[in-house]
Amino acid sequence: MNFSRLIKNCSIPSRWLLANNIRYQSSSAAQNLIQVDINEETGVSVVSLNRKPVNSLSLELFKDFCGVMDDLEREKVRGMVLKSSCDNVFSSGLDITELYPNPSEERFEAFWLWFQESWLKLYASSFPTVAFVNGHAPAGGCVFAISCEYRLMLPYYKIGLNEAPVGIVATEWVMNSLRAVLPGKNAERLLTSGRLLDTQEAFDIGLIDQIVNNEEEAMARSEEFFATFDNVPKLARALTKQVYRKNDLNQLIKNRSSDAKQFLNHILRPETQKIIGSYFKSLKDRKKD
Ligand SMILES: CC/C=C\C/C=C\C/C=C\C/C=C/C(=O)SCCNC(=O)CCNC(=O)[C@H](O)C(C)(C)COP(=O)(O)OP(=O)(O)OC[C@H]1O[C@@H](n2cnc3c(N)ncnc32)[C@H](O)[C@@H]1OP(=O)(O)O
Repeated sequence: MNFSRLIKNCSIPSRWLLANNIRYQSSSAAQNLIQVDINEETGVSVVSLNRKPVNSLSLELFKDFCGVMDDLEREKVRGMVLKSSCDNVFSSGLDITELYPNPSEERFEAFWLWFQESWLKLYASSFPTVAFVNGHAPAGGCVFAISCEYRLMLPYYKIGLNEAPVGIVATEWVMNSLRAVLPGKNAERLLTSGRLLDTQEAFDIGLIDQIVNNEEEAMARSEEFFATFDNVPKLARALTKQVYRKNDLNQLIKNRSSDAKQFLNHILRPETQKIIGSYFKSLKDRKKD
């Protein structure tokens, strides 16, 4: 195997960004949408999604996430723990206001490309990744979690890919990330029913790896996970992961612009807009009851 070609092919940021003529520029330093805390002693970085109230995923959040991932690659961190700093919610998924009502083509295209970019950087990161699911993780929240290598979750929350009931078809690379975590039949059922699982159910079918009771326990379990790689040369570990995930990554890399177009066409269909609109209204109305 030609390792130098492989490394070049895995040079995540520049090759993929330049292909789409987009470059990272921190969009929201003042908003502090992502908090990063690197422990100098252990080399572990804790990355907290911080878009109040429910970490809905906006264009600005995706841009900042990509910037953070680039920084962590440069810093050569030993591992990353991804969590939320919002109460009770890991992430509520894509920001519905990016999808409804009828987004402009320009904004949507940028939104989708940065969302793809976030997934590519997370899914192919050279360092080990743990999702500490410290709140509900529907849809895009679940995608963040399944793109990490290991999942810890607090009890009594919900996780799953509820795109279908919201009128959205999860894209193929999202389905591939789920298939990488769950055996085929459970993955398909989860996607087609759009059912959200509670923590215990998610553990029982293998969607998450461990249930933890608090943050301290989560950090201790994460440390144990990172320690399993301490005697493995970093480059060999990273390349093994990237080669193992290569088919999933290539599926998106080869189809970035058609993926964005297809999703936009789907979102702009009047029936889809109607379903998302009534779903969004029901979210708002829930509060009034
Ligand atoms: C690395 C790659 C990462 C990500 C990949 C992403 C996507 C993957 C690909 C495919 C398509 C994905 C599609 C989606 O993600 S569509 C979004 C689907 N999300 C949901 O269905 C969740 C909806 N929200 C909830 O169920 C609840 O809000 C939640 C359980 C999360 C929290 O409940 P809580 O009672 O604590 O808060 P609320 O009062 O409900 O919400 C507060 C406030 O926020 C608004 N809200 C909630 N979710 C969203 C959202 N996703 N987008 C925009 N706004 C949202 C909610 O309406 C409230 O507003 P207000 O009434 O004005 O205070």
